[in-house]
Amino acid sequence: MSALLEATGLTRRYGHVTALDDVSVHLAAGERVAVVGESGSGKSTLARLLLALDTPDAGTVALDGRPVRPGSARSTRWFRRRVQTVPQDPGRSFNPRMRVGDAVAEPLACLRVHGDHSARVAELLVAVGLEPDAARRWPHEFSGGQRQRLAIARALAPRPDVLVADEPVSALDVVVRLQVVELLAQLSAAEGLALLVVSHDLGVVQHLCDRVLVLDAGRVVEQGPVGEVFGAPAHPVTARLLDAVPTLAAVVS
Ligand SMILES: Nc1ncnc2c1ncn2[C@@H]1O[C@H](COP(=O)(O)OP(=O)(O)OP(=O)(O)O)[C@@H](O)[C@H]1O
Repeated sequence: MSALLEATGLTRRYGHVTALDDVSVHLAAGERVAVVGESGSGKSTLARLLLALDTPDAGTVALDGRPVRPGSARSTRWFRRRVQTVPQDPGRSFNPRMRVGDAVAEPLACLRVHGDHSARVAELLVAVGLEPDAARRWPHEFSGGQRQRLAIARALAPRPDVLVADEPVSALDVVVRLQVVELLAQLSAAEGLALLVVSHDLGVVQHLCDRVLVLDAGRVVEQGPVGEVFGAPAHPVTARLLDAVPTLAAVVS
């Protein structure tokens, strides 16, 4: 499969700490990849670099072979139209003084996407399981799970090819978490959207992703299809992560 989003040899240091050390990742159209690892292994650093929100000390991130560097809104517009993100905390990701419809339409205006923005917002609200008239309401009128649906609608507004999300469901309770994971899976399948998801919840990974990449101390120590890696972990870190989730079967069943 040819790569849509491809990172090659990413290294990121913070002072004497090497957060990421020569990491390469590729994501094909429609593919769903998880990044897992213990706390401090470099997952969020990798997500930020893949979103061109941070500059690597070495390595490149490219979309369809075109390299991207963090920079002005104008210089990265082409990239942001196609690579979007969903925030970790839906509670904080909306301006309380902006109606939901305007918030969902915000990327369309910022990224100068042409067309009828109100119609697109109504379509998106329905796609994420909300009523079209939600557009007139305020963020505080929605539950955490509904706000995460709104955040997904906002991310999908410019019709991206890739969603990179760092712990997109960790702020939600278990039942709502599974509903939002289901929504992401369904949208990814329907729109051919590629997903790269950082998650400490291996149940979420198993439910949502095709392939998993295990990070340890900034390096990829294991990767492969989720079933194979979780079924027969080859690296002690993977085994430790799995051991820490005794209720995995219960979470995903
Ligand atoms: N802005 C920063 N300044 C200094 N050190 C940082 C910074 N961001 C990350 N680090 C360090 O880089 C390493 C990787 O951090 P990162 O947040 O990517 O890990 P993570 O796997 O996402 O962790 P967690 O699961 O706890 O969120 C850690 O040692 C962290 O302390």
